[in-house]
Amino acid sequence: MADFDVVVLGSGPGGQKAAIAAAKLGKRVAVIEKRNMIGGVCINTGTIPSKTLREAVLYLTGLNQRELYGASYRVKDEITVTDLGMRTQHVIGREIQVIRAQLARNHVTVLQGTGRFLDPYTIGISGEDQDEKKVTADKIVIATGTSPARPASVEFDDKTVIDSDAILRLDRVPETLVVVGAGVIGIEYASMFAALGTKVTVIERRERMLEFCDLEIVEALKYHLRDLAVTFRFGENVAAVERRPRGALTLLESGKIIPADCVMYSAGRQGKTAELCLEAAGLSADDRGRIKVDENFATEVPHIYAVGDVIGFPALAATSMEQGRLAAQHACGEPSGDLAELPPIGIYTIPEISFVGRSEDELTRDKVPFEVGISRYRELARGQIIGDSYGMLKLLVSSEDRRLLGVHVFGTGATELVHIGQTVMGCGGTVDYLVNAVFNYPTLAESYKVAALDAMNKMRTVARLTADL
Ligand SMILES: Cc1cc2nc3c(=O)[nH]c(=O)nc-3n(C[C@H](O)[C@H](O)[C@H](O)COP(=O)(O)OP(=O)(O)OC[C@H]3O[C@@H](n4cnc5c(N)ncnc54)[C@H](O)[C@@H]3O)c2cc1C
Ligand SMILES: NC(=O)c1ccc[n+]([C@@H]2O[C@H](COP(=O)([O-])OP(=O)(O)OC[C@H]3O[C@@H](n4cnc5c(N)ncnc54)[C@H](O)[C@@H]3O)[C@@H](O)[C@H]2O)c1
Repeated sequence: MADFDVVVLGSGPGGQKAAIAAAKLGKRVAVIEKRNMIGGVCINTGTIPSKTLREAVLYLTGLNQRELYGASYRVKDEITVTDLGMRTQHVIGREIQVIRAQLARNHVTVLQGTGRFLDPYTIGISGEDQDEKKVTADKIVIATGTSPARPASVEFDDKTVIDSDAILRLDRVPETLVVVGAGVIGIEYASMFAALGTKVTVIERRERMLEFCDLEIVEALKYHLRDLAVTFRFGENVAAVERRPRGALTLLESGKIIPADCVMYSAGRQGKTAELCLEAAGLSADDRGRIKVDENFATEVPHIYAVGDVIGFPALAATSMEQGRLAAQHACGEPSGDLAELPPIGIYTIPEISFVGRSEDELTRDKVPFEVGISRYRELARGQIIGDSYGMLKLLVSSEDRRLLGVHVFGTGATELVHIGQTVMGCGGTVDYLVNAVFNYPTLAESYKVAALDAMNKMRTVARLTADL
């Protein structure tokens, strides 16, 4: 008999939920995780520290209150990394306790160390001061995540030239910062440091950023970030980064030279598969370290599953958890269902962005007729109360059957608000539901009703003119 029914490699969101789902089905489960990494990238270096840092920045800078109390309003004048780090460390500590307690009460064994395949059913576990231990399992779930991709030509020193892990360990808030790569990580950190008063330059080789987002909303974000002194260099490639005693020079292929206290690379991530000895299990990874899976998250070796960032897109904590749960259900012979069709996207920039469903560009490309309904926070009583004059919610409504096709939100509470739209869409709801619903007043949720009325009025105008002879 194997030592465990299910062994999970990695304790990030994917691994945790896989382990707990299997334990709930009465299986003997173990999670293998490195020392000091319980909770994975999500808790230790990714989602949770960055989102907590964002809250600390918003609170200490008083940025969200300036509309009401004036441009000079601040909670603290000289914000230090200690001020920022305190909140982050507190939340990380608490979250780790929560995860440990959840695993313990579900009788999941945590094995400390780095795992690698010795054969398709055996994992070797080695730690800093221990000989390699062996455990066997009937089913194995790989949830080893990713780490920041570091171009070989760039010398990282974790102080002047850094990645998104090291940005959490800076010893001071830089006055100037170059961010290489305008993906979600790059733009989130760019907006946080800009809010702190750092002069940020973002370098992106594509012609635009966040291509999967609604263009109008990305334009609004860019406007806001420029207002916070962010400079964008689109269509530019980094040729070299040179470290100097008092900072770094970023040399672009176009010949520009950008001086800064610090350069942060956020130009993609690499699957953590190099140390797994996948070949011993009959598996392989692609050049970005990603493992191929089927619709049940099973790899080419049927008793081995892979979930989370290590399988690539969409590489979100939210989806990783769900993949973990579904993989474990399938591995344990329990009906597992499919991953939900309407995953939301939340981007925690300042201001934040969130959406569900399709964008105007996608609908136009696919020749799907739609009407747009918009609500602006400045016309909502709650918007005035909180001092958010720029926020907006946009509904995309099918002109044919009046169903919601997409919801795009920009501004305070966007990542929460989007779930109202997601629920209406998931239940096949039409704009009429929102037109007729009564919302609490004064709320930001009321923006759904205002936007729905706007879309309905526009559709009515089309209908009226169409009826005219
Ligand atoms: C800066 C940043 C911000 C982010 N913000 C968000 C956000 O706001 N919302 C969101 O949904 N997502 C966000 N993400 C993405 C999110 O963090 C990931 O999608 C999520 O953490 C992936 O979960 P995972 O289960 O794949 O594993 P990870 O969280 O990547 O954890 C994998 C774990 O496996 C362990 N491991 C690796 N190899 C081995 C081995 N050989 N043996 C044992 N253990 C091993 C690692 O130590 C690690 O702890 C962010 C990511 C970053 C970097
Ligand atoms: N709020 C969230 O949900 C959230 C937050 C952060 C991260 N994440 C996840 O983390 C993953 C990784 O994010 P990321 O931002 O590191 O990667 P990414 O791959 O999304 O973005 C990298 C960007 O860097 C650019 N780039 C690459 N090399 C470059 C170069 N040499 N010069 C200039 N630009 C260059 C690319 O064109 C791309 O736009 C994402 O897939 C995302 O899902 C999610």
